[in-house]
Amino acid sequence: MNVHYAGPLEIGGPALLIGAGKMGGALLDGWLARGLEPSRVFVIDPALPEPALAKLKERGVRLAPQPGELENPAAIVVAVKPQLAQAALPAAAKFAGPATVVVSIMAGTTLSTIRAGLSEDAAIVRAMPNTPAAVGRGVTGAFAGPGVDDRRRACAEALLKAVGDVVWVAEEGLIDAVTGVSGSGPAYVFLLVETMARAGVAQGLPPDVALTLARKTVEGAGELMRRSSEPPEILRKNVTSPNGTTAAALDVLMATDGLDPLMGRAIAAAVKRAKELAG
Ligand SMILES: NC(=O)C1=CN([C@@H]2O[C@H](COP(=O)(O)OP(=O)(O)OC[C@H]3O[C@@H](n4cnc5c(N)ncnc54)[C@H](O)[C@@H]3O)[C@@H](O)[C@H]2O)C=CC1
Ligand SMILES: O=C(O)[C@@H]1CCC=N1
Repeated sequence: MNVHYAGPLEIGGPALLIGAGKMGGALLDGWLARGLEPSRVFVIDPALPEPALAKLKERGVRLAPQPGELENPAAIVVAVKPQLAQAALPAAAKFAGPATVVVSIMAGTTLSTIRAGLSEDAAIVRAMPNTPAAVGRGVTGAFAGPGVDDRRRACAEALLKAVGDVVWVAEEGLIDAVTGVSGSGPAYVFLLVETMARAGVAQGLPPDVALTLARKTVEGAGELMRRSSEPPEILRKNVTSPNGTTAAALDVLMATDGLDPLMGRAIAAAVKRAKELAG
């Protein structure tokens, strides 16, 4: 983990995670790595394979809490597939208390859907993390619904910051745009590596060499961008000699039918799908 913290993560009460798959699991790993006390972390995930359950038990996390065992958690994080929201929300409703903030990372699933499965006055944060959370380098866009006071917002932010940066947006609808840009975004970058490697093979490179070159280029460019204070536009210009090879490639990528409209269409499709998932 490359994230630096002032001290152990403390949210003022227990946390309940509903759904410990790829994203929920990455969040949980981040919380434990940040020092959240495992015995104060509860997980509900009836479909988690036995080895994963055993690993959670080993780490001291508490599974499938019974009423009485978990009361008024500081946070309930719902991390199941949007299509399973209706199956998962009753557990959130059962355990939510007067101090709880419910954090939903379900793509598309609206506050009104979540509220209908919980209660009309539930304090809900909609959040959209991304998979670099698994290495503490995620970025999450978040929206605080009605009833999320400063304490609840700070609690949600602390949990989300355990795996990277957090950016708050002012309107619920913008979470779908966040989903299109950064929630799904890592997949676009991995696809970029795949397509660069394929293009390298087409130019005669052995596949393993092409993949190494493409992968290391994206890793290195990402790290350069992270460490530099320059905007990406300047970093791009730094590569581009007048009338050189990069300029020749960028003439294609920056043409009117190049990457801009393509990425625009791709992200619009993701946003449209997020809205469809809202039902
Ligand atoms: N994978 C990604 O890149 C991102 C995913 N998300 C959102 O996170 C959510 C989870 O996605 P993934 O982690 O990728 O899926 P996943 O399939 O890896 O994890 C979902 C987990 O929910 C569990 N589950 C199913 N029904 C349940 C129930 N009734 N109660 C409790 N747990 C239940 C499953 O056993 C599984 O472990 C989705 O809503 C997705 O939109 C958000 C940001 C990024
Ligand atoms: O593909 C999806 O629906 C989820 C949401 C963002 C990333 N994965």
